[in-house]
Amino acid sequence: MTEFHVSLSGVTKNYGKQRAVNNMDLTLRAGECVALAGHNGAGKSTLIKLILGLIRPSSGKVMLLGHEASGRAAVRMRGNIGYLPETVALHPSLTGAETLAFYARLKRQPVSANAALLSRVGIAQAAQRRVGVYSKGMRQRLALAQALLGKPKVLLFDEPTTGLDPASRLMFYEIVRELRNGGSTVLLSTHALSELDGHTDRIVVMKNGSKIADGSMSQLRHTAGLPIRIRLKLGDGSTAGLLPDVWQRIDESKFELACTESDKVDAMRSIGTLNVAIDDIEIHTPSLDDMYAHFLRREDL
Ligand SMILES: Nc1ncnc2c1ncn2[C@@H]1O[C@H](COP(=O)(O)OP(=O)(O)OP(=O)(O)O)[C@@H](O)[C@H]1O
Repeated sequence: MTEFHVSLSGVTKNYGKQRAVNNMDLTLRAGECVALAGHNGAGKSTLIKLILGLIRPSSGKVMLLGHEASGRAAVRMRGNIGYLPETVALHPSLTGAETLAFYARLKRQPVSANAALLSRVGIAQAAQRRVGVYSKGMRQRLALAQALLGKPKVLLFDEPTTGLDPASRLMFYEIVRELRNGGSTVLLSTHALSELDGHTDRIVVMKNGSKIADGSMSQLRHTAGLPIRIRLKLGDGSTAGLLPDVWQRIDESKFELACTESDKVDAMRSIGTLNVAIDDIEIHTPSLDDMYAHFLRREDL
């Protein structure tokens, strides 16, 4: 049986006349990492707050670990939830260690595990320094540590990599992989689509509160149907006249063939039969940003 840690059915959330989430269906399984993508104001943070039970849906149902998210029973589940908000307010006069101890007590977790957690997020050496002197990235790492307290089953990260340098982002996705392998569910909202590749199982794209795409990277690639472009650079002496018409000229020596994912292997094989000298071959597959732009454009139409 599939175990859903989170499920939303027909969920709508209105703030007065503003519809922030519109008739949303979504399920998140144990051990799954799902990215939530969308423009500013698409409804990502509202969706996360609905799952946390911080706000109630105007209609529809949000279930968290088997209980209605905004109901009384879910309150007892809170120890199983890790949340990293979009903006983190940490007290500047507390040290990193004191801050984490404060959150551990709030979450009724033993503080004995805190040193290992601070070291896991790479700020053990700064643990006795005041948070007021931390860099933005260090504060973000500390906030991540509080979200990881108590090995939560469900982790909700609102734009977790904002302010992190490339090495810190890698550390973050390494932690996400460990969490998934341990059976936790991770939902993370982001604008930085290009960094998601290979780190998430599914990507959900939101626009104006509605879900407009939901699938694995390869499913989205298939649905989007964006072409793969193969580029050849011909060697000296080879003339374009020897290339079939399907090859479009880019410049003097470069030519491009557009094909679908399923035609890719045949297209590559056909290159071996061409009667030209080839200096270089490049394959451009659509990036996540390309697909994201495609889904948003498609909705506009
Ligand atoms: N407390 C609130 N009261 C009124 N409107 C709100 C409230 N919170 C969010 N909204 C509105 O709901 C819509 C969705 O906002 P939300 O913060 O969920 O978007 P988001 O996708 O997280 O955006 P961003 O990427 O900028 O963080 C926006 O139009 C926003 O103005």
